[in-house]
Amino acid sequence: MSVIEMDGLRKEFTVRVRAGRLRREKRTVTAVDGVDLRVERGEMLGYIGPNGAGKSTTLKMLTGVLTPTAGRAQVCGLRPVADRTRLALRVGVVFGQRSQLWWDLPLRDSFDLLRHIYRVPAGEHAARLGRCRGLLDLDEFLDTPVRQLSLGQRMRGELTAALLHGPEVLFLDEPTIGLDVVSKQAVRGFLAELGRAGDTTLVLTTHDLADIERLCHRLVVIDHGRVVHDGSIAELHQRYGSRRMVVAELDAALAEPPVLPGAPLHRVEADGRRLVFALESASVAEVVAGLAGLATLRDVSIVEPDIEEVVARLYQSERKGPLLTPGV
Ligand SMILES: Nc1ncnc2c1ncn2[C@@H]1O[C@H](COP(=O)(O)OP(=O)(O)OP(=O)(O)O)[C@@H](O)[C@H]1O
Repeated sequence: MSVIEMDGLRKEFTVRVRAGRLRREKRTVTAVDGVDLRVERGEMLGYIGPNGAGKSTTLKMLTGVLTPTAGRAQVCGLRPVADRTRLALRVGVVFGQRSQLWWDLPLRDSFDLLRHIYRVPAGEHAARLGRCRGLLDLDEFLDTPVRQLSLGQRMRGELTAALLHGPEVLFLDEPTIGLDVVSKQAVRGFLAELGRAGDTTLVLTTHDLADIERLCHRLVVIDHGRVVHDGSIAELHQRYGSRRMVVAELDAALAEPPVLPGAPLHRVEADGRRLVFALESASVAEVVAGLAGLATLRDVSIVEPDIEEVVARLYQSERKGPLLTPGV
């Protein structure tokens, strides 16, 4: 049994839209359109898609907040809506836009209340809180009321709150939204550490693809409520023909653009003194050897394919017409 199972999961909303000056009519919005997925214990899954793709709706169905219109969801062997109370003891949830902390209480007291709500033995609570305090640098603001915390401090508090009962699955909806670079790094570092420990399954939605690159081995992309990619980031690059680039800095520009087998010239910059080659079948060593015979090389660097670019291409191609990954 997988930790998370979704079979034909579907959610429709009925909305009223204006149809003339006074008239309103009902319309059905399909937010999630038949998602089939399995997530295994300890996996770190990035669940991404453009605005309105259905990410939050999926997470809400998995946490029992929304009832599916059709299909089946199972988390830790439980039905999210029917077994919601039991499920709450087994999963943690961080929704970047919403808080599970008590606004007027110091963070420390919120944690204590959660300990009682989840009936966590004092020793376990102290151990988990101690770990979060160390990894997330909480001590400076543990006694500050939540309403006085900065967004980054509150988010570190939210993460701790979601983990104090030792959940098997952690759902994170935009956990780094609005955070400065230092707080983002703190949150990512913490989640990476959690992932390394291997006993918590992580499902993360984000628009910040650096989160995905840093944390997730598996990437599921949805659009219009349907899965359009399920695989590793490397597979995504492969599918979209992303290539590594070799950037060569030359002493002086060449009279003719160089032709290197297996590495087409992609761009010429700095008045011809910087050449960017796309690596196709050639190796870096072959490109360097080929160039060394033609020019004096000052420097060579390798640029990895950009995930932002490849995901933008994927979203664009979906807008032009769904393109499903074979086997998805
Ligand atoms: N309560 C609701 N009532 C009506 N429509 C809804 C409701 N919640 C979501 N939707 C619609 O369902 C679709 C999917 O929304 P959802 O919030 O799941 O997208 P998302 O992928 O999380 O988007 P974003 O990246 O913008 O947060 C959208 O068209 C949205 O307008």
